[in-house]
Amino acid sequence: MKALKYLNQYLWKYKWYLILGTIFTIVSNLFGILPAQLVRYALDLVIETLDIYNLFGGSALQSKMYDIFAFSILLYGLLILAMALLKGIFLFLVRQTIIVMSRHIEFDLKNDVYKHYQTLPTSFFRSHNTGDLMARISEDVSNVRIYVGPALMYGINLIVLFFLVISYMLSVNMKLTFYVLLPLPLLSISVYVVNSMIMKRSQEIQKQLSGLSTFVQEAFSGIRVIKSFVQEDHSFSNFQKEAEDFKNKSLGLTKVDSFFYPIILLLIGLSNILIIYVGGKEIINGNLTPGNITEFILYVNMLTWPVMALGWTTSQIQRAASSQQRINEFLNEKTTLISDKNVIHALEGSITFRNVGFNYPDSGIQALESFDLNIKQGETVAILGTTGSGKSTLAHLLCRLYDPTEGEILIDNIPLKDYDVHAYRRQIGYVPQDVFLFSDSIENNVRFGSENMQFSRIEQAVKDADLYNNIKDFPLGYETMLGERGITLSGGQKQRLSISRAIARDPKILILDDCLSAVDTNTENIILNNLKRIMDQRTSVIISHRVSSAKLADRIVVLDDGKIVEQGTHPELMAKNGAYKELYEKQLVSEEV
Ligand SMILES: Nc1ncnc2c1ncn2[C@@H]1O[C@H](COP(=O)(O)OP(=O)(O)OP(=O)(O)O)[C@@H](O)[C@H]1O
Repeated sequence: MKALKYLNQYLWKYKWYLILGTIFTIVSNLFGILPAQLVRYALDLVIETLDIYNLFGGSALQSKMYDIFAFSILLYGLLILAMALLKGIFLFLVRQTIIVMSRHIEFDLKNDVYKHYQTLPTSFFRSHNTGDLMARISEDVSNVRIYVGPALMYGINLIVLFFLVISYMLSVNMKLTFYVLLPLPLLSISVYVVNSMIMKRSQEIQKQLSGLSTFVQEAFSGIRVIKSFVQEDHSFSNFQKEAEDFKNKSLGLTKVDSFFYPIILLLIGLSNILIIYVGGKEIINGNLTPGNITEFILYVNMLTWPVMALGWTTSQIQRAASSQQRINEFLNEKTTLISDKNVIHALEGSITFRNVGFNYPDSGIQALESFDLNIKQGETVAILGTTGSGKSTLAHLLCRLYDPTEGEILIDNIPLKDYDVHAYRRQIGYVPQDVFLFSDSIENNVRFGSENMQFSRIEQAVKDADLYNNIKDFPLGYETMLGERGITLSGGQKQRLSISRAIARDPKILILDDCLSAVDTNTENIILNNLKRIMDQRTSVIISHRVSSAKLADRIVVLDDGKIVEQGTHPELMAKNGAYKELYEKQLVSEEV
C-alpha cells in the first residue's frame, strides 16, 4: 500500500477534478436517496387515503378525492423521475471528473516512466527483458489508472452512500438499522478473505503475462531463425505451454471470483429477510409504517452494488499497489552515468584512454585491461582484433554507454565523466555493430529526430555512404518505408543507411563498429574514401575484424583479449611480422579464394 503514496503528487496536481468529483458524488447520491423517501410518502399516502376513500364509497366526493389522489401520485412519480434524471446528470459529471483525472494521471505516469527508462544505462536494459519493461509501462500503469479512476470513484461513492443511507436509516428506526447492518461485519470478513486470494492469483497472472509477452516478442523478432531452422512446431508448443499456464491461473482466479458474488448476494438477501421480519414486527407494534419497510428495502438494495464494488475496489487497490511497487522499482533505479561538472565543450576530437580496464557489470567479464591509447585530433584509427577481443567495448566506452571500471578516458584532455552526457553524445557519430532502423521512411531514419536538418545534408550523407543509387531505384525514394528493423533493405544497405545517419549530423568523432562487414570491398573502398574526405580534421575510429577496413587509416591498433598487441601503420605492422601480418595474409588468401 505504501507504494501508492507515489501517486499523491498526481492526485495533488489534479486536485480540482477530485474535489469536484467528490461533490458531484455527494449530490448524485442525494438524488438517489430522496426517491426512496418519496416512495415511502407515496406508499403511506396510498394506504392512509385508501381507507378514507373507501369510507366515501358511492358519493360524489369520492371521485373528487380520486382526482386529488391520482394527481398526488402522479406528482410523486414525476418527482421520482426528475430525481433519477438529476442523479444521471450528476453521475455523468462524476465520470467526467474522476475518470478524466485518471486518464490524465495515466498519461503523466506513462510519460514519466518512459522518460525515466531513457535515462537508465544500457546495463539496465540488458538485465531486464523487454516484456517486463513493456508490462510495467502498459499493464501496470493501467492497473494504477483503475485505482485512481474507477476504484477511487466507487470508493468515494461507497463512503458517501454509506454515510447518507445509514444516517437516514438511523433517523427512521434504530432497531431496524441495527438488524439490517448485522451481516456487514461478516461481509467485510468474507470480502477480505476472498480478496486476499484474488490478489495472490492476480499477481501470479501478471507475472505469467509478462513472461508470455517476452516469449512472443522474442519469437517474432527471431521469426527468420525459427523458420529457417523449421522450429515453428517447437516454438508453438513452448507458446502453448506458457499460454496453458496463463489459462490455468486465470481459471483459478475466475473460480475465486465466482465464490465472491454469491456470498455477497447471500448476505444482502439475509439483510432483506431481516428487514421484512423485524420491520413487520415493528409495524405490528405501531412503530413503523409499510412505507418505511419499502424505504429500507430500497436502501439496502441501494447498498448492494457499492458493497459488491467494495470487493472489486479493494482488490483493485491491492493490485494497483503491487503494480505501483513494480513501477517504483524501476523508477528508483538511478543511472550511474552522471556528470558532476556537466561540461559543454565543442569537441576538437583528441581521445586518450589512460590505463582503462572494464568489466561488464552483468556478466563480470573483463573486456578491457590496462588499455592505453592516444588518438590525435583528426586521426583515423582502425581497431582490429579477433572476436571478443573488446573492440565493441571500446565503442561503448567512447559513447559513454558505460564508464570504465579502472582508469579514465579523456576527450580533448577533459575526463569524459565531466562532460554533459547529452551535449557530448550529440557531437559523436556512432554506427553500432547491430544496425537498428526504425519503422519509418528512409529520410526519417537518416534525419532521426533532427527536425531542422536540411534535406541537402541528408542527400549528401546518403551519397557519402554510397546508398544514393539504391534509394533512387526505390519507387518511393526517400519516402520508402522500412518495416520493423528495416527488413525491406539488404544487410549492406541497412549498414550504409546507419552510416548515413551518423555522418549526417556532422560529428566531431565518428565511431564505426564493424559496420562495413556486410558490404563488398569495392563499396567499402568508396565509403572509406568518402569518410576520409568528410572526416578530414575530425577523428574517426573504425572498428573491424577485416583488415581491408583499415587500409586508409592513419594508424592500426590490433587488440587481443582486451589488450593492445600491436600498433602502427600498415607498412610498419607488415614489417613486424606479427599478428597483423598473419591476419592480413589469412584474409588476403580467403578473399582471393
Ligand atoms: N553487454 C555485455 N554484457 C556482458 N558481457 C559482454 C557484453 N558485451 C560484450 N561482452 C563480453 O565482453 C567481451 C568483449 O566483447 P566485445 O563485444 O567488446 O568484443 P568484440 O571484439 O567487439 O567482438 P566482435 O568482433 O565479435 O563483435 C566478450 O567476452 C563478450 O562476451
